[in-house]
Amino acid sequence: MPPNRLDAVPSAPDSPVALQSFYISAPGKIILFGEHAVLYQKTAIAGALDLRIYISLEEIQERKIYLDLPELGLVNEWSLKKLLADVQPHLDDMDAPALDETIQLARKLSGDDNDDIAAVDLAIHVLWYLLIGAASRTSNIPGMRIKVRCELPIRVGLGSSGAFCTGLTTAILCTSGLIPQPSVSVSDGRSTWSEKHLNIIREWASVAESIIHGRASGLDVAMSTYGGIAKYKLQKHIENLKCTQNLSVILVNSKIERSTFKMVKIVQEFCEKNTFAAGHMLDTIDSLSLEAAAKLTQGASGDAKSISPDSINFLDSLCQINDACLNSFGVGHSKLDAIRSVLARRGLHGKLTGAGGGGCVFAFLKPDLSTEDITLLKSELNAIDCEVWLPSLGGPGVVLHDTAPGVFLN
Ligand SMILES: Nc1ncnc2c1ncn2[C@@H]1O[C@H](COP(=O)(O)OP(=O)(O)OP(=O)(O)O)[C@@H](O)[C@H]1O
Ligand SMILES: C[C@@](O)(CCO)CC(=O)[O-]
Repeated sequence: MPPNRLDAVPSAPDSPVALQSFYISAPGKIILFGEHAVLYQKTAIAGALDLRIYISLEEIQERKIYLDLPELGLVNEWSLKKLLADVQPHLDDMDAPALDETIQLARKLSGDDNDDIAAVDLAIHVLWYLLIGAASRTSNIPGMRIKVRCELPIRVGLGSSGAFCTGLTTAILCTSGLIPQPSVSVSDGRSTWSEKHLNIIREWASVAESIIHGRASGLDVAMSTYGGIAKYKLQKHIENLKCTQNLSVILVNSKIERSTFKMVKIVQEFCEKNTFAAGHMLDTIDSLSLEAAAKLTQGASGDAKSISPDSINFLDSLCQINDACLNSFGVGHSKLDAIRSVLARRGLHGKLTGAGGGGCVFAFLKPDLSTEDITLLKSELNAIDCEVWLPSLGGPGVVLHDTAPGVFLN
């Protein structure tokens, strides 16, 4: 056993090493301001969601890797010998493995040489990218059975790919002993890692996520790793915002699925065709994010206070401007327009969140809305076939659970 392995669970009496099982989860996110613009060096503001992806990893005696992704309808297995024969430990740093060098081998070893890459293949490539990265640093890769469960809807802008990559990266780094036991207690029998190890998780998971997105800003993975509500800019360290105001949002899923990869291309084409106007729009979005961050953190620190009607009106108008820019980029959808109309009848400005083209809309809830108003609003949105949440924002990032989370119990 290498140093730093997680607490082992008792193994079979004749087993040569103690095998461990563990559960990891990572949150999805809502981007409040700055999606797409963040890929062009502009500021974004996002919050971790209380909807998470859960990974169960059980080490096994058999020299095999089993992967069960029920949400994608995949059950698959590979021989571990194949990995260990092709990849020997030769690196002693913890830099994220370079994608160009790893991805071809990941496709070969996972048995997927097909040019037509489906969602499920991308998830498998992520696993193999991580396995090759770990095997390049240690031969201590056990046989394992991995199962992923998801509270987050997939492909609707809530960061399922970021949470998947963050959770899986953490599980593979833990099982190969490349990161130690988490040392920071969170709450409810959960713990997380020191900043040094979270930074390693984030770097590996960000590269892994670009396998899915093509080009990823790393925002989703940063939220899944560190949690909280944060201000983010490419190539700058993520800044956790100490919010002085309690934020309540309504989150509406149009149930129109789309690929972030395609939406990023649409915006890129818009920016290439309309260089001058796009430049100003991106700068505008940057200012909106900075103004929102200033509003969220203004005033005395301490326990967050109920947000004032003036602050909510201000954030609401920032949402309206950001949403108009996103629609001009070409990532709107008629179902999102229908959601906005329902929200507008209660005086709320809905803004799409995530890559757009479908997916989710959110709005800041005004303090004067009664419980009855919110119930009515929910039923009007349900009537146009939408899912509605009143999520809590800013919870923990990636954590280890000390007991099996509920999603694995049924
Ligand atoms: N539960 C899961 N099991 C396996 N793979 C998953 C799971 N959730 C997400 N993924 C991977 O992430 C991909 C979805 O990524 P995509 O970026 O299109 O959507 P999203 O992350 O939900 O939205 P956004 O990036 O806009 O927030 C899936 O195709 C799959 O490869
Ligand atoms: C559209 C985008 O800005 C957000 C996707 O959740 C892409 C990215 O940041 O990688």
